[in-house]
Amino acid sequence: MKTMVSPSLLSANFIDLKSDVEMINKSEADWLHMDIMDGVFVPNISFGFPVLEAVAKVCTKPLDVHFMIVHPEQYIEQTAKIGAMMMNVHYEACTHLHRTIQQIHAAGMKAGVTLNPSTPVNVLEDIICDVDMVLLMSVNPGFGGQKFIENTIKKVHRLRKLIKESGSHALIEIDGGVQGETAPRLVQAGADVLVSGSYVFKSSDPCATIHNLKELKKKED
Ligand SMILES: O=C(CO)[C@@H](O)[C@H](O)COP(=O)(O)O
Ligand SMILES: [Fe+2]
Repeated sequence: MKTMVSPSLLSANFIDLKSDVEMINKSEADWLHMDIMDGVFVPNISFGFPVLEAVAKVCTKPLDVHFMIVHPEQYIEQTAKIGAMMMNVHYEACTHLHRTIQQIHAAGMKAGVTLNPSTPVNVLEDIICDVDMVLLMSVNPGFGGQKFIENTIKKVHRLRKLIKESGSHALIEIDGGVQGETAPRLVQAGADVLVSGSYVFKSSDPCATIHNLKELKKKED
């Protein structure tokens, strides 16, 4: 099966966002990844609902929204309203994760749970069958263009094992420092979806870069 690719809009050209969204529409990208930051959960602020709404109007790809904010449960209805396909919330930001996942589903979206690099995958043992995706951060969240944290490869193996043993159908998505050298190793380890920001948007031919990521073959388990 081909690898799925979700380019991260954080590295797009914000002066000419429309051209970059149109490039994504034309490309083989599966989804468009959008990072929402609040300056509290992470030490940076990105963009919010006005941008999300504007992009949703021109983007033909399903929106994979990554909330790096405290109290993401307050924004479930608003996210569903703009037509997002996937709402990813951080494990570390949700006191009542199970309820939040239920509310995301009730709003008609797929639910993803995100783990910071220092959060072990075994905390997901009792929620893994309720989520559609686990998003493993392979950098500390908040910024694009950071160096890949090598321990992520081991986490992908551990998460793949947990998913298999629990009978869960959750996808594994990786976010941060995904580029030509790290992507094949992540796919080999069991990643299903690759988020890639700077590697895609700063490349001379973003569509070709997306194509090459998609060609990475997953190991069948
Ligand atoms: O969530 C985040 C950062 O917190 C990401 O989605 C970044 O946008 C990935 O950027 P690259 O590491 O691929 O440049
Ligand atoms: Fe992200």
